Amino acid sequence: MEGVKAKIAPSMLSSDFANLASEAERMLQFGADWLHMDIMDGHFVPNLTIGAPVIQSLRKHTKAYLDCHLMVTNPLDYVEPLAKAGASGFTFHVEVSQEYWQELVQKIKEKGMRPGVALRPGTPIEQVFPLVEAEVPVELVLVMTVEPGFGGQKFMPEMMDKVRVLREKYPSLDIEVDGGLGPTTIDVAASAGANCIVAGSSVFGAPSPQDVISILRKSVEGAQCKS
Ligand SMILES: O=C(CO)[C@H](O)[C@H](O)COP(=O)(O)O
Ligand SMILES: [Fe+2]
Repeated sequence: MEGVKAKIAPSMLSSDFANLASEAERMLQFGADWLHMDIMDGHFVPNLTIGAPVIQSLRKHTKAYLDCHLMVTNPLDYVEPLAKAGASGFTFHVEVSQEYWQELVQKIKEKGMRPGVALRPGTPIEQVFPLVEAEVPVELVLVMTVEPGFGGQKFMPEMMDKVRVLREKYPSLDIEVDGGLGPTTIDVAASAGANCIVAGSSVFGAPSPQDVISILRKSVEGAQCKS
């Protein structure tokens, strides 16, 4: 069965932030489909990274799809600034948006971005079903495979049950996995049904990042051929 297109998204959290534009260009040359941008507020997670001003600066240097992962307590406040900055995807966490996700998804779409929802390892998968089935739905579900906050952590294979459930229920949904993905962990994620693969330390830390990107893509495409 042909699945949804594989998208390999290097996490720029592992790049040299002082040379973000050239790091982004390097990843695109190496075959990246998306650039994954981790926005952390030091509150939802114990780390502080980048915000709209950095996305705006990077946008001046690239036309690439900027896949923004918002690890923030108040995602509504970020819609307008990120849209103006040139973000492409806007993925917020379900844990903070239970009361207002309909309004949030609507605003993200009105501003021309693609809405996605992410969940922490401890959050049950059932919590995202209403967002995928809504009249104005999210178009991507990001299954965290580490506790959000930092790159370079160990992949949690037990999260693959969530991916399997999602793929079974929603054959054409973009399902993204994030945290600890690389050549040694990709096969389990790909065969569970993930098609959007975020990888930070395994790509940036490799002697040949293009080989890692290619291994990730081949694994996703191979798993889709088998299913
Ligand atoms: O959202 C994230 C952390 O919260 C990052 O996207 C993720 O950790 C990627 O880094 P690595 O591939 O090194 O695990
Ligand atoms: Fe991320």
